[in-house]
Amino acid sequence: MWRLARSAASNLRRTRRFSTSIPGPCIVHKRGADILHDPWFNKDTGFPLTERDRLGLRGLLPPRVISFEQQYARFNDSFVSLAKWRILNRLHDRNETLYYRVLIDNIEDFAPIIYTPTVGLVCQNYSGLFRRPRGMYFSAKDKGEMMSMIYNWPGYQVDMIVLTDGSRILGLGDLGVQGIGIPIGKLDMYVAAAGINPQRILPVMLDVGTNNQKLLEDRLYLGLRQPRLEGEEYLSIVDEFMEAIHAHWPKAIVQFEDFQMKWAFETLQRYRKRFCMFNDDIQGTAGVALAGLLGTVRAQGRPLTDFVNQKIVVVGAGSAGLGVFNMAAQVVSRMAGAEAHPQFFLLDKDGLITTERKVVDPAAAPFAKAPGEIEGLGLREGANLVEVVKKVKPHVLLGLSGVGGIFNEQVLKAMRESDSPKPAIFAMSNPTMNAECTAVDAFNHAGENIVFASGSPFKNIDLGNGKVGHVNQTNNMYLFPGIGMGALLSGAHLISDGMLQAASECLASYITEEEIQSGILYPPTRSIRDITAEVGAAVVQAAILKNWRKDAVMWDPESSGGDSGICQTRHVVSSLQPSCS
Ligand SMILES: NC(=O)c1ccc[n+]([C@@H]2O[C@H](COP(=O)([O-])OP(=O)(O)OC[C@H]3O[C@@H](n4cnc5c(N)ncnc54)[C@H](O)[C@@H]3O)[C@@H](O)[C@H]2O)c1
Ligand SMILES: O=C(O)C[C@H](O)C(=O)O
Ligand SMILES: [Mg+2]
Repeated sequence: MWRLARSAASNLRRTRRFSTSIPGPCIVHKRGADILHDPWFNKDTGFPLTERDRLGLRGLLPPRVISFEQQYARFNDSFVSLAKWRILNRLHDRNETLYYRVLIDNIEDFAPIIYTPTVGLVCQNYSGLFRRPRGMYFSAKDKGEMMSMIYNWPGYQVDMIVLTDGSRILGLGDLGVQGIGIPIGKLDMYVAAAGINPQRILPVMLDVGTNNQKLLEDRLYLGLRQPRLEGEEYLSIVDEFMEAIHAHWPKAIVQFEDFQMKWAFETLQRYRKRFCMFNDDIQGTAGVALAGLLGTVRAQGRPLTDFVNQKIVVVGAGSAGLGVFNMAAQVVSRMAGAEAHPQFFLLDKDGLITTERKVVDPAAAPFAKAPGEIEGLGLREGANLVEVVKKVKPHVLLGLSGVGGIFNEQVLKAMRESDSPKPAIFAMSNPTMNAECTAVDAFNHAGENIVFASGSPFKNIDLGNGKVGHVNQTNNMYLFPGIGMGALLSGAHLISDGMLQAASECLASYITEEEIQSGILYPPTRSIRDITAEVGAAVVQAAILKNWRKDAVMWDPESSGGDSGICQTRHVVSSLQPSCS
């Protein structure tokens, strides 16, 4: 007893020395490396630049200052979460029924383990963590063999496939074959959220090499040791895979996931009119973000039609950022006509994109600002983020850049001058370390009246006086399971814009007025089965109502038992989820 009390007192003393919020004299006689080696005083990368100068630490630490919250998140990610992932993965290997029961019952706690953010860490360490294979691997060396390889899969029927080539895994870059963790995590969400039969899912890795030099030199790396295939060579591999899969399982739905931008757009265009497929990073993300953007208009107490006047700055002109602007632009032109000029500002690594730029990606070109549109604001080609925020005073600042901390103190403070009384900050990049800002920083610097959403989960913030800064998770997990399930149940041959739009609108209207007023834009993760059933029903409805009459090719009445009507489709969706209620 006495020993316990003594150790508790010693811990308390340590915590006090560590905490900056407890007053009292604390004279540190040490300097430089001695401080870094002293756990009582060391703050690691958390030392601000002024303290680094004062304590002789300059040059002894990497240059970036990482906040205490970020250090905490990193510890959780790398140690606690990975240990939990190992335990869950062993259960998955041993007893799948128990695994999914545990996952469904604890989705709020376990989604961050099997999905973002921990899945990112798993992918980074995949070759070392590898024990048993899961899913299928098709490599550049398998050209000409894929049709026969499919017969090696033990499952009789496959409904849902998530496919990656590992070229842009979350915000972590090219992880080659190690990216297989993402299709596995996404399909776990299909089972948990949409009730898809786990024996009918197939995670797939298309290994066409990697341009990640570190992996190519890693003796444990399990993928092809060659640079990525490019051009026609690359496309011929994806073509062969898509044809083989659909020859064998014609009704399987393919979700493209975490492809680098050029191939994300190219493959979407190439296949969306031939196969029942979608790109989650372009289309799923766009729908989720749009739901949040519409929620923001409601949170500002304005009618939805005011969406056309929202000034939106998107940072990151990749597959996700462009997907968001494309879908948002469609909504603006539906509301205000094709002549409407959305007030959208797009930045990439070279700053504000304008028509003055020498090379603009064709997908970004429609959102490049003409000089006449920005001169009045005092902006020019390549203007940096702080300048843009200060001058535009946006209603919404949305990050899909993959760059952690890019919404720094200056940028967030500039959001205090937003033209909206309730500005929105969406830090959508994953995993946690790549989020454009933390929730704490957003509420601290941009003010308590913001609405905040992040791609990876953060905890709600205690603002004092009983007030809570609500943290939303804005992640495509709220849509892709419903899109896939709706496409599957409707028997649709293709996934149309109408179906995706219906999914997004369904998510937007799921949140009540009261919730919106307290800064809630998205449902909690624990409601994921309920929202997925709703989204699935909306997708089925759109597939039947919009495509059945307009385009007979889009709809196969035989596969779904005829024109059964909306009431029945809702029944079908809920009956697919026996343990939903
Ligand atoms: N929350 C979600 O549901 C969700 C969905 C999709 C993607 N994401 C995240 O979004 C991020 C980007 O994904 P993507 O597919 O668009 O990637 P991408 O590689 O296609 O695009 C990244 C874009 O960010 C830009 N960029 C890079 N550095 C920048 C900087 N310093 N300043 C401004 N822009 C910069 C690049 O120029 C590029 O336009 C990833 O971290 C991914 O995890 C989140
Ligand atoms: O995987 C996620 O958590 C969301 C998204 O698809 C991403 O690529 O970041
Ligand atoms: Mg993704």
